Amino acid sequence: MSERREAPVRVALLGCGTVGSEVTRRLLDDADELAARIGAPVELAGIAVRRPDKHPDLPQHLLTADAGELVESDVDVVIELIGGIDPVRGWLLTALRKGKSVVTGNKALLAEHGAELAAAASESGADLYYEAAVAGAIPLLRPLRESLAGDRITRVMGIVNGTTNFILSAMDATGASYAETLDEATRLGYAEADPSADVDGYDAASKAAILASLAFHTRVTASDVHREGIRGISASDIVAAKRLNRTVKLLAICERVVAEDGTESVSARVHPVMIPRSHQLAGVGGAFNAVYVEAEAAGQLMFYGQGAGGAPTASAVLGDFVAAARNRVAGGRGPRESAHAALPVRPMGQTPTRYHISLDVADKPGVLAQIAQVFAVHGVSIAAVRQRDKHSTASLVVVTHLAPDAALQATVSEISKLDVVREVVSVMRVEGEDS
Ligand SMILES: NC(=O)c1ccc[n+]([C@@H]2O[C@H](COP(=O)([O-])OP(=O)(O)OC[C@H]3O[C@@H](n4cnc5c(N)ncnc54)[C@H](O)[C@@H]3O)[C@@H](O)[C@H]2O)c1
Ligand SMILES: N[C@@H](CCO)C(=O)O
Ligand code: NA
Repeated sequence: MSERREAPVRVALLGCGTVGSEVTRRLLDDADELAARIGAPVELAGIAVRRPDKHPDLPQHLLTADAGELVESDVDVVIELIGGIDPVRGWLLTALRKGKSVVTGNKALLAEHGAELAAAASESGADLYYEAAVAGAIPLLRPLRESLAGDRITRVMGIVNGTTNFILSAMDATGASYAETLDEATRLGYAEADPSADVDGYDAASKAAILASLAFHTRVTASDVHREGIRGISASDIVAAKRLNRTVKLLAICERVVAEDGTESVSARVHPVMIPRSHQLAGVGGAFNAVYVEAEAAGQLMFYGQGAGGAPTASAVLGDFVAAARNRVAGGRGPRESAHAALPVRPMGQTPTRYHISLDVADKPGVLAQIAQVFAVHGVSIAAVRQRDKHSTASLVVVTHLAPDAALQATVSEISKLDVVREVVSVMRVEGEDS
């Protein structure tokens, strides 16, 4: 009796940079082990690179400068590790429409065109997997899409950008300024020459859009996400946080918000936050990522690990590849994502937040009453006030209860114009209860 031989799963790789080169190495070196897990041989059919002559270390017969042609060739799975929206979007749509499964780490593309790509995958019966796009190696999207598919997720909150976490952790540890710390992060290779995607929060906002879409079964795009980066974080913000036994993190926060009349909406935002030093996310240092998920039945879950880097990110890509290849061998496709809830996205101004406000004020009678009056006028309830005397001024710290973000912004703006306020030292949103 002859042994049954499966047809090989043919894979095309687009891009061979930091992540792509690790994926190539694993596809070539671990082909037998991957084949055993998949149940069919794996054949790397081609690698699209910008300049084939710049890759003397790779098997030359596999290289091509024409990614479009490789996508159209006889392959089952396309792994895309080039990044950016165009021309990648067109190639991946072509692949999916022709029934080829796609594995990608491209958060920018998914956050803008996820719906279009998912629809193309659905129509042709192909898989679209992108575990590497959010929190690198950390298994997070598959748990949201599959393990928690029977639960109701209420909140996803986390550190999803390693570069900014490295900078904020270093500012907290050394007391140095943002500019000095960014220079150090660039010198050590953590921050890119143009750090905008990371420090201005674009990378985290794309990831927040992907997380909110999966968690709440609703299409959320990067432009729906309120975004503030870390350029404005000063050494005095860090000092103000330390005085409250807190630290500053750039968080992506995605919430299901239920209004008083029971209507539901989704809030997705990325901004710096003061969190208690006892919070699980406060202990996440350096370039690590961590995401905290709350679901009605499961309760609190925490996902932690390496959010970037060639080998860790390749782990997520290879995991997706094995899943897509197994589906090919079994003759089906994996679970698809759903956007059935179609919840509206709540504007930031209407999102309930809490603020920490640190002021230097004149030290004379009636000042506190004058400031408290501004909070009252805007319907913002104060949770705690702490005063410390300096020479002719007093340092005043106010922490609020939850209020619509727009009311808090208006309060801060009005307070900063009061004659008795000498300086607004630090204003930041807070999350988490003090223990
Ligand atoms: N590096 C990480 O840690 C990390 C983590 C998570 C996700 N990602 C995502 O993975 C993707 C790849 O990231 P990377 O860090 O490997 O980037 P990279 O810049 O190191 O590699 C991209 C490669 O694509 C090549 N390329 C550009 N245009 C091309 C074209 N037309 N045809 C063929 N090749 C082309 C570039 O020359 C480069 O070698 C991005 O979407 C990124 O957001 C990266
Ligand atoms: N620039 C990203 C890489 C991973 O997406 C970061 O700093 O986390
Ligand atoms: Na991941």
